[in-house]
Amino acid sequence: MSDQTSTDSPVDALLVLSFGGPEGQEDVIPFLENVTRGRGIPRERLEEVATHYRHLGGRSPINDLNREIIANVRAELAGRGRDLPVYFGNRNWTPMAEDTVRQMVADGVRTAAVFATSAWGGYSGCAQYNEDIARVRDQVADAPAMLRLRQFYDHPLFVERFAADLRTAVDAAAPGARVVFTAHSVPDAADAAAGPPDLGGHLYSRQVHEASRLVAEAAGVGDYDVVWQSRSGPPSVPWLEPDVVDHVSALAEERGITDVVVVPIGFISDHVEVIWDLDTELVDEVRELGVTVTRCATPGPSAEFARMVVDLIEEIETGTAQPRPGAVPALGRTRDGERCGVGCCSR
Ligand SMILES: CC1=C(CCC(=O)O)c2cc3nc(cc4[nH]c(cc5[nH]c(cc1n2)c(C)c5CCC(=O)O)c(CCC(=O)O)c4C)C(CCC(=O)O)=C3C
Ligand SMILES: [Fe+2]
Repeated sequence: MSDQTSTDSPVDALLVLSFGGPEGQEDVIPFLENVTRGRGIPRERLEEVATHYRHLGGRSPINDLNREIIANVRAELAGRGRDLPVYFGNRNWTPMAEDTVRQMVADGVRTAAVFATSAWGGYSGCAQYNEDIARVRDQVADAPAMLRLRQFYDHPLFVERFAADLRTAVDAAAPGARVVFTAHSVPDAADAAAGPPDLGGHLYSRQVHEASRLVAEAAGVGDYDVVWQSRSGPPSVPWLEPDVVDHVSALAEERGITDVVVVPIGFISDHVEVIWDLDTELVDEVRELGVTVTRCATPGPSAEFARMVVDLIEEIETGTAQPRPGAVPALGRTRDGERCGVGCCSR
């Protein structure tokens, strides 16, 4: 057996790059200003979203959930006999990626693998993380080379974990409950521009549909819907529809459906969009229509998820791609914040 040390590998650290979230009431507005800077989000929407964070004590669960993922990844690395340091940096809140990468330079990191915590292609899930990498490398002197791990919407471990949790949710719900997959909505125009032009766009929504198909199939669910949630932006701009609240309401009103299993396929962990927009808003809105919602768990905190992250690092190290079940491409394996291809996700 070989005694693998970090010197065998082209990468000498892992950076977990994420969205970030506030950790106290005083952080809420500065955080939202960071998120929406230059994004054309109306002030009223910002204030509305601020109330969601305020209800949660001003603290988003996202940073703690990412720390949990990182602890699991460290354990998985240790279990494989690997001594690879893992760092955590965000786009919108502390620890900010710039500060983390400064620390990586101080620690002598030369080449980092970067795991961005989104499974998807498209601007918000992929291209914006490339922009973060490019910006940070611009701002930090002697920044390490950064090799990004690819989109993982159809990774067998991601699908397997979601499918096991969907099975659990279906078993907990009333027999015959309708299964509804939900992901973050994006502007129609952003989805149309997602992916390299030769793929014909819509990479994000196509991956969401494909992930839903794979998870449903693995869970033995034959019939399901795919819908969208948490839209923002001015009402005049079209976003992916139907909205999850409208859809579940219509299931109740038009088809008399009273039991729904909701699968937050678009989110790796129980983010604010999950614990507020689904567990609070959706549940309250449809209760009046007599609908019971059973919410499927998210895979982020699982051992399978950590195994997936380390498998993706090994893909980069060995230069070999592991088999993927999805029929839609998984891109994003780029260097130093480059785009996936010419014209990819150009808005
Ligand atoms: C596709 C997608 C994902 C999934 C991929 C991924 O996971 O990255 C995602 C994740 C997340 N989005 C998050 C939070 C927010 N997103 C916002 C705004 C927006 N999201 C968008 C898309 C997405 N977002 C878009 C097109 C906008 C409009 C502004 C713009 O064009 O950029 C706003 C501003 C207020 C509002 O308008 O809602 C907030 C606060 C959090 C953290 C939650 C927590 O704290 O737990 C997470 C994980
Ligand atoms: Fe978002």
